[in-house]
Amino acid sequence: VVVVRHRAQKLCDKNKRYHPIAGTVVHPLINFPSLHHYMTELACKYKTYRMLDLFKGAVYTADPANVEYVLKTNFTNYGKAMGSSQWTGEKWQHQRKVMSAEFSTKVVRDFSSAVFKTNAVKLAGIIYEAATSNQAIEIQDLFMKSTLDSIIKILLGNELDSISGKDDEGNRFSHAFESGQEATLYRLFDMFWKIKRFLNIGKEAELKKNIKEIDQFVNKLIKSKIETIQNPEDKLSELPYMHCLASRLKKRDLVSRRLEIEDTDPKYLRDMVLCVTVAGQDTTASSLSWFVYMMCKHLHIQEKIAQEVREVINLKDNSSVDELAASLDQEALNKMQYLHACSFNVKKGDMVVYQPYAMGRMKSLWGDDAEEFMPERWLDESGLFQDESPYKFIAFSAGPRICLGKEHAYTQMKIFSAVLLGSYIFKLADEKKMVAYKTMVTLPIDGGLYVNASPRLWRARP
Ligand code: HEM
Repeated sequence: VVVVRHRAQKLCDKNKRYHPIAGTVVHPLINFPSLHHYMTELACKYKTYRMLDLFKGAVYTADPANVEYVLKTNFTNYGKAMGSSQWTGEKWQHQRKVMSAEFSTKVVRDFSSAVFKTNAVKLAGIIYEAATSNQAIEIQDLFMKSTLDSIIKILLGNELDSISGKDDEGNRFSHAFESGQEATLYRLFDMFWKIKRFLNIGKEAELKKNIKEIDQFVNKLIKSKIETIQNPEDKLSELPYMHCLASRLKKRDLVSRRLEIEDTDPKYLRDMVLCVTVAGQDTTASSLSWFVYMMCKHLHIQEKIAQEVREVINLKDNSSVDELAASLDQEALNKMQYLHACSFNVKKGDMVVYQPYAMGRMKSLWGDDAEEFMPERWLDESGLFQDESPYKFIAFSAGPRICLGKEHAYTQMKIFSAVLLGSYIFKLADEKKMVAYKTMVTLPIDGGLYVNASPRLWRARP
């Protein structure tokens, strides 16, 4: 969602007039539970249209040419409509530069991959326990916890271990985070949100409480990080080997690396941690959950991926999950072209909204089979992954704001998919149960995803 800074009513095509009126801002509110279906219908009908609003003009577009115009060609004229100053102006530029440099260093990439593998194996262990006792697993919740554990480890080096469910603070943080995202999306369609914030009522009161919980949690972790960096001897004085190991490990998490480069304001670090956690946690967890759902709905594709994993890493029946995970280096992941193609093909004044959900489903963009799950559409004749224009496949955004964690997200999702599908066969616990999204920023599966797993490997227990 972006806001036009200077008067520039027409988008990319100067000769074309847009603005069919598709409804009022009340319509999305009425259709909130199935918001994205409703918006997809409108996008298929009009591509670019307005929603009448008493307070501001709002243009919605699902046209790749307009998306490119807004996100790249005339980028400077479109500021972000939602989010704090952290996401805009010089502060954003500086933070983006710092993070982009960090994300591309080998040490951070290697550290992240190691964290993803450890957490994928941990998750495989939980699945093993459920599989052997014939219990259904709510896998979305496990993905949410596992991705939260991973991102906190990568950012702060701390073991949150929310997946074990033993950490109350971690559970509260995770809950506050989820509710916070829901309330933030609601602001888009609630013209009275500022009044509600002022009166501290409804979703705004909830949001305030959640923000407090989130801040407290992150501030505490940063404070302890700063203390460890400032006084490493307190804990390690008599263990020279440990000291050396710790200072090597220290450098791998992003906050420690920042603190070692320069004395950084804790508030800046808090914002950086929150930015990346918001951006990278439930985005990946929701994608993985829908991916497993699609795998359960298309068992032959699940088999094909398991076969690809076996072939690429030369997996034997007597291999263990740990061996499977250990073989997943970048070269092996790059060879998994079919898995990559399956992964996630879902998918001053006026406000412009571009619509990734609708754009992932429009026949005018993807052909008559747009709604079908068909990984082959992403592969060329020799089975190699073919990328699409990021302005058409817009799930990771595009242009100067393109997702900074895109490669990390793919690495994480491919490691989890390869470990889990390589070790287990997944089936829906209840084939007849309807599955729907919950309207939030990242569209998780409403009520979670219950699956049954059965081991493929002899040594599926990590
Ligand atoms: C399937 C997973 C993911 C999806 C679909 C996704 C999508 C996106 C999108 C659409 C944006 C643009 C947001 C906007 O401008 O409003 C974005 C930004 C961002 N993403 Fe991701 N993301 C994913 C995973 C990740 C991960 C794992 C990380 C971090 C490790 C991450 C880090 C970021 C950051 C830092 C930004 C802000 C970039 C900026 O404002 O310059 N993302 N992502």
